[in-house]
Amino acid sequence: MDTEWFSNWQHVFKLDPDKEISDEALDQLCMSGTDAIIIGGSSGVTFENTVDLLARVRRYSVDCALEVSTMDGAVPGFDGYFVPFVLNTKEADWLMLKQLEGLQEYGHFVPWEMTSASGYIVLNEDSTAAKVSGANAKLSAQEVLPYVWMADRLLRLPVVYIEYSGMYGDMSLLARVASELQQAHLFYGGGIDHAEKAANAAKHAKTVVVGNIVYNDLTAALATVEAVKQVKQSQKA
Ligand SMILES: CC(C)=CCC/C(C)=C/CC/C(C)=C/CC/C(C)=C/CC/C(C)=C/CC/C(C)=C/CC/C(C)=C/COP(=O)(O)OP(=O)(O)O
Ligand SMILES: O=P(O)(O)OC[C@@H](O)CO
Ligand SMILES: [Mg+2]
Repeated sequence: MDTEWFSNWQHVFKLDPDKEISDEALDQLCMSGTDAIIIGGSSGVTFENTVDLLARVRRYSVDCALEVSTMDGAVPGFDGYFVPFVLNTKEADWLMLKQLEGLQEYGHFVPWEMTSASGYIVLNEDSTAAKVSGANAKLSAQEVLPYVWMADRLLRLPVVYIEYSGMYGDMSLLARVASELQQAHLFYGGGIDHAEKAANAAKHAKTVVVGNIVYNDLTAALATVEAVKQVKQSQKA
């Protein structure tokens, strides 16, 4: 049963503290009807740029969560926290050790009831996330499934995140992953730069994450909100 603090999120914008965004653009994103803003990035994330972006998003009532990806970027005051675990890496650092170091430092301050592990399966080998974490992103659908079973059924992680950061993913693979999940909440992110791509991802993922397009084409980014909402509405009917 999916009853986590983020369970009803259908669409989110992911904003990178290392990238500039104007007040006008931020206003449109926060007022767009999206369910949440996730603040996160895989490089250049610091305490200062994270606090700064949080303070700006806090002018609005939209939920704001932090995806913790650096020790420096662990900032209090968010509505919730995601801690990523890269499942398809052989590097123990990104699988578990960085997170352990984080807990050694901040464990006593973590608001556990609104902090969740996300099991990342990184599938774009050219993405910063893949390079940083040494992910083995060249996986066929058949090769992805054991990671999904491990995350969902053995480890019972609350989130499985199919991550194609920077590239639109294989929707048939996403559909297969969705059909295999028994309890985890499925996030999809990567390469959504058009409403139609968002709608197709929303057919399978519980939550669709829209990232980089926010910085390149704000109008296209904003159009993804309604596209996702329409698919979710039609799935209810
Ligand atoms: C003090 C307080 C209240 C703390 C609460 C916060 C909290 C829960 C702290 C716990 C401590 C802790 C566990 C810290 C974790 C520290 C850590 C370093 C974890 C490792 C995370 C990880 C596996 C990172 C690898 C890269 C990755 C998967 C990042 C996820 C985000 C992502 C994919 C962003 C997209 O990247 P982007 O930069 O946009 O990429 P492009 O350039 O391609 O666009
Ligand atoms: O930036 P994009 O490609 O939209 O990806 C979104 C998100 O999944 C990144 O972690
Ligand atoms: Mg990005």
